[in-house]
Formats: sequence, structure tokens, C-alpha cells
Amino acid sequence: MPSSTAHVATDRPERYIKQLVSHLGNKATTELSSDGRGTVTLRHGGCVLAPAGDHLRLIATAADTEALAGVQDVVTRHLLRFATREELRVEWTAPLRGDDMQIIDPVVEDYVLTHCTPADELLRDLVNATREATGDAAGMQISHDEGALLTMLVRMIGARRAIEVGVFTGYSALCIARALPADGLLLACDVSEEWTSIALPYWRRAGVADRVDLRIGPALDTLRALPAEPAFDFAFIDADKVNYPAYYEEIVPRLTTGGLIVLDNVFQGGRVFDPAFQEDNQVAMRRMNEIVLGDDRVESVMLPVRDGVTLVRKR
Ligand SMILES: C[S@@+](CC[C@H](N)C(=O)[O-])C[C@H]1O[C@@H](n2cnc3c(N)ncnc32)[C@H](O)[C@@H]1O
Repeated sequence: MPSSTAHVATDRPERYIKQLVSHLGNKATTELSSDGRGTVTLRHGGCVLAPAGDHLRLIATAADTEALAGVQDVVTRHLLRFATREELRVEWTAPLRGDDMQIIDPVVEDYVLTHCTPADELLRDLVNATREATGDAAGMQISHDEGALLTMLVRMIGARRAIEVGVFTGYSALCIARALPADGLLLACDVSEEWTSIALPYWRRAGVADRVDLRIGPALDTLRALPAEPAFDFAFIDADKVNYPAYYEEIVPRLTTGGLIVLDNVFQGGRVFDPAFQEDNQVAMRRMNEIVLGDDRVESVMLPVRDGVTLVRKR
């Protein structure tokens, strides 16, 4: 399902949104939210209109490129008609599918990576060992900036007991375990003996092996076997995507008040934004994102870190 965007320079974005929503309300489904954001839903697509300071941001989505051109045309024509006192320029980007989306500009990505506390020798060695031992699967390892984020979050909330779902070769586990106190505990769940065995020497070298309780087996079984009481302060979910909602439902009741769950890969490489992608992983992640949003037990923020990270804090 292609989408395209336009940034229209104007001092009065709110006014145009109101006009468009009100005018198109006769022939389309329209909505104006309290923050001034408008949505127009036509038969084969729709457009979000968002005020952005001195710009009006337009996001059009449709079933195919022809329908997209139709949505663009309806929105552009009406905007130009309403703009009696200024000359608006409405220039749409080329149609983009979810999997074509560049979530973070490479320049920003590189700058971010090189402007957080650098990875130490141990983490660098683990990255190299993972690449040598696992080949292409090494791409599953979290990036250094995400690891630094995990370490900082665990330290900031003063977590003592943590859960990890999806260990692989132990990079994120290392980032979490290091930030726990000496008597802390990381319950680390994975199905693979082969991959997790690579982690052990690195956990030992870091002096955290005694705080990692590695459980080999389906994580859902491990979680369900835990007492249903709030005994954990932190959780990182980074395993099979179809089970994210189930992991989340097992972890929330076991989390202390103020405890944090970090969900990885919530963008699925941009595919969650595009309803044309209906694979199990993508459907499950969309569902996960909606569950968090509608869950009164928690507050959350979604960050465009790498493939998308959601921080969920238990109230
Ligand atoms: C994306 S990797 C985790 C990467 C890791 N967090 C890191 O920093 O390197 C996903 C891991 O989830 C594990 N996994 C997949 N399905 C699982 C399941 N049902 N239960 C537990 N672990 C599972 C895989 O074996 C794999 O090691």
C-alpha cells in the first residue's frame, strides 16, 4: 500500500485542515482531533493532515499508486482552492511502500551511533565473535546505541530483577546485566543452546555471569511458570514477534509499579505502517502496538531508535 508525503509551507496550517475536513465531510469520512490533526478517508485511500509549525504535513495512503494519485489530487485541489491569500506549493514525494521506507536517515543514524558512550572492548569482541560464529544471523544482534539505551534505562530506574526474552549471543543481556546491582538477577530466556553458549564467556569476562539465570526453552513456558506476582523491574522483549502480545501479557502482572518493558522491532522495517503487509510477524506487531496504546495499566512512548523501540512503564 503506497504512501507519500508533502510538506506545505504556510503560517496557517490549522485553518486549512479545518476547512478541508469540514468541506470534504460531505463526501468522505473526516475527523478533526483536539490537537488540530485532520483525517480524510476516501473510498480507496486517505490522507492525514497535521499542523507542523510553519508547515502543513500531508500523509496520503492508498490501495495502489493510481488511487494514491487520486487522493493527492483531491487534497491538493481543495487546498489550492482555499488558499486565496497565499500561493501554496503542494509537492508530493514519490510513492513509497512500507519496506522501502528509510526510517532513519543514514547521516543521523551514523551520528547517533558515534555520539553515545562508545562500546568497550568486551562488547566489540562479542560483536566480532557473533559475526564469525553466526554469519547472517548476526543481524539479529541489537545495535550499540540500543544497548547503551538499555544499560541507561536499567540504571535510571534502579532495576534489581530483570527479564530478557530473546538472548541470541548475549549482547543485550550483557548491557542489562552490567547495569544491575551485584545481587541483581537477569532471567534470560531463549530456545537456542547453540547461540546462547556463545554468550557465556563474555558474561563471565564482564563479571556478571552469576546474575544471569539462563533458561533454555520456549519463553512463554518459562514466563508462565513464574509466580504471578510483581517481582521484576525491567523486561526486554526481542524474540519471535508473533508471541510479543503473549509475552507482554505474562510480563505486565509480574512487573513492579514503575517497572519498565522495552519492546524491540516495533516498526518491522516500516512494514507495520503499511497495511499491505499481512505476514504473521507484521500483524502481531501491529496488534502489540495497539494493545500497549489501549492498556490503562501502563504509559508508553515509541522511539524511532533503529527498528523502533517502545518503552512501556507500569503505572
Ligand atoms: C533478535 S534475536 C535476540 C537478539 C538479542 N537480544 C541480542 O541483543 O543479541 C531473537 C532470539 O529469540 C530467540 N527465540 C525465538 N523464538 C523463541 C521462543 N519461542 N522462546 C525463546 N526464545 C526464542 C531466538 O533463538 C533468538 O536468539
